[in-house]
Amino acid sequence: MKKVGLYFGTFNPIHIGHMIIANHMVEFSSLDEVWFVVTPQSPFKTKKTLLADNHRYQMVYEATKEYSKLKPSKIEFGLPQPNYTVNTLVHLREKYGEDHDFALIMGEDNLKGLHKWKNYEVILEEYSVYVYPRISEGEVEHQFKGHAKIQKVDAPIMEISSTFIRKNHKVGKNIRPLLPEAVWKYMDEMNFYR
Ligand SMILES: Nc1ncnc2c1ncn2[C@@H]1O[C@H](COP(=O)(O)OP(=O)(O)OP(=O)(O)O)[C@@H](O)[C@H]1O
Ligand SMILES: O=C(O)c1ccc[n+]([C@@H]2O[C@H](COP(=O)([O-])O)[C@@H](O)[C@H]2O)c1
Repeated sequence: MKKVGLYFGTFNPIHIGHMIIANHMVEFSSLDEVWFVVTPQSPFKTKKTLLADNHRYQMVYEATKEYSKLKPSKIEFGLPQPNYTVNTLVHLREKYGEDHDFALIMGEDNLKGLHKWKNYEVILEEYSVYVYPRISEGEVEHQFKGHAKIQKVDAPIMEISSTFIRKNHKVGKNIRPLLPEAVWKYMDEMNFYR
């Protein structure tokens, strides 16, 4: 049975913060692989500056192609939008359930909003959640503190966001070190976020 951590995100674009977290999870937890699940439409995000699904997927592919334990996934392409994680998990289990044991990876910021997710109780009944630290406002709800299915992982804190990258690239700042080199090249060639 392969243990796979699912790292859901819009990845608009994927950056070294995502890479460092995913690599840390795969090297320092019981996970065998991490899949970056590229979400077409996150339930709580507006579509304003969102690049086409395939371009965001291509950047995740570029970032992970030399990492054997990190994989891009387009499983949510073609599923109804907005993309509710609980629905995707059902789909993944139908497709790979025989030989894959899935878990979720999320930042502490997402854990603080987990009680607003569709059927979050169902998710927690059936899946382990690996949480890494991230500086953010608000509190983790009491019901999630010490929860048997929620495991904290001491990954490094990375204060980088896709929003910061898009915004500063647009005004001509050099954000190249914040992206995997292949992602930078693709983004530059394609003139994204100009
Ligand atoms: N620097 C970071 N450190 C830890 N977690 C991060 C970091 N950046 C993003 N994440 C987490 O990665 C997942 C996917 O991230 P997402 O694609 O939404 O990136 P983002 O950088 O937060 O994007 P945006 O700035 O566009 O909102 C989310 O769970 C988010 O909390
Ligand atoms: O299922 C839900 O209700 C739900 C609500 C908010 C977010 N999510 C998932 O969490 C991922 C990260 O969310 P975001 O908005 O921080 O990019 C996103 O890609 C979604 O798949 C899922």
